[in-house]
Amino acid sequence: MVKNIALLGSTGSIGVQTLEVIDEHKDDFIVKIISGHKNVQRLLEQALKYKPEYVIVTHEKSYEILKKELSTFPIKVILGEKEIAKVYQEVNLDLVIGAISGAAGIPSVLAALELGIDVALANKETIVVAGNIVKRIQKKTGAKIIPVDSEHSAIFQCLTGHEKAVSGLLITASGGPFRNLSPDELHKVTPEMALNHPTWSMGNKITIDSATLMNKGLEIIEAHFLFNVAYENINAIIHPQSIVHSMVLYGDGSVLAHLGLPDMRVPIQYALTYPERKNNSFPKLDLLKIKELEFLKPDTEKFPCLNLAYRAGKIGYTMPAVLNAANEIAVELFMQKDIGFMDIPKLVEEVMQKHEIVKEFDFKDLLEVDKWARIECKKIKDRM
Ligand SMILES: NC(=O)C1=CN([C@@H]2O[C@H](COP(=O)(O)OP(=O)(O)OC[C@H]3O[C@@H](n4cnc5c(N)ncnc54)[C@H](OP(=O)(O)O)[C@@H]3O)[C@@H](O)[C@H]2O)C=CC1
Ligand SMILES: CC(=O)[C@@H](O)[C@H](O)COP(=O)(O)O
Ligand SMILES: [Mn+2]
Repeated sequence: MVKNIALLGSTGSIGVQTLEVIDEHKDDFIVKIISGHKNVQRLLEQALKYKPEYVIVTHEKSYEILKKELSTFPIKVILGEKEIAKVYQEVNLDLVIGAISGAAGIPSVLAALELGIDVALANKETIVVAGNIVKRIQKKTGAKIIPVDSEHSAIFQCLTGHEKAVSGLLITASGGPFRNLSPDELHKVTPEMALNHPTWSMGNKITIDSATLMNKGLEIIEAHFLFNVAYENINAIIHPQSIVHSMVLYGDGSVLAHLGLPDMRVPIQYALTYPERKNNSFPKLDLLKIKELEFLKPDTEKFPCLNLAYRAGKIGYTMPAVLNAANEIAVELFMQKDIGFMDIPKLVEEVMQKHEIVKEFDFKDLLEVDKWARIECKKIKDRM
């Protein structure tokens, strides 16, 4: 069956790799919608190559340029996501790929789920911030989420058919570029050093999160909601080679693992072709070349973000949204060299301490909480 797809965040790391997967399977997909924010040149090239019906742009300047450049083509360019539900319906979608970074990627995913459209989800923030709301919508519409995040794709593939016998999840983490640094050295690292990920090539925000281990923290919350496993039974394990992408532990003592090269095109392809598994020409794993697979305990004293995420997840309600928003701002501040690397967990923790959780909330309330946490994080930084 040919699938009509919308690729949100087509100009990013996941977006570009998704298009590489589509190039491998040209007859299986029609790109109906692409979207971007500031990377006009790349969005224009993609529009000319894939001829989607819609290009959605969320940045005003980019919109003006694209509208002009694409005026002679049968491609509609729209500014912002207000009309996204209408656009989804008009192009008769089979699958939305959520690959925008940060909380900005949540509304377009929720809109798809509300319409009963399945989502291949890279944007982990959707689950971290709005996990309960997502589940409520899925119950109502039956829309499925097929995880793209490599660890969750691994777990998804190791789970199928045996969900009831699961005793735990082991989420692998590369440990990032600073795994072996001392606490003193960690205080002095720069954004350039943090962006040098040892095994994966990804967008800036998630790469910094890998260095602080916040990425693993967000992934633990993501796994809790996606697979209905209690936090007590989800553990992170450092695996510097990034070959084992995660493991599922079963009550009978079996451990099922998913292995592969650190290449996001593999989980992206699985999410796109699911429930089928297809061949491709991408490089394949040769374990004789890898030789060693190590597994180590994470150091949560040096990398406090992991425990902050457990704390936010266990408190639940609006706290994961606070964790995420404060972290987005702290990472931005670190990237601008306004704060040091070890100030990231400090700021996140302080914002969490100030938050009074709300137990009854809808998505609008979550947006308010997100806004509050961002402002609070900046205020605390100004007082530092
Ligand atoms: N990269 C990876 O390997 C992995 C990523 N993920 C997750 O996937 C998501 C995307 O990550 P990644 O591809 O690395 O990120 P990138 O930074 O590479 O790309 C982000 C995409 O989102 C768009 N974007 C940024 N800000 C906005 C906004 N305010 N409104 C609308 N669109 C916006 C960007 O547009 P533009 O570039 O035009 O400005 C770009 O298309 C994240 O949630 C990440 O955690 C999960 C696992 C692995
Ligand atoms: C590729 C992927 O899924 C990332 O989330 C990856 O896991 C990041 O690397 P870390 O394991 O260092 O967080
Ligand atoms: Mn991941």
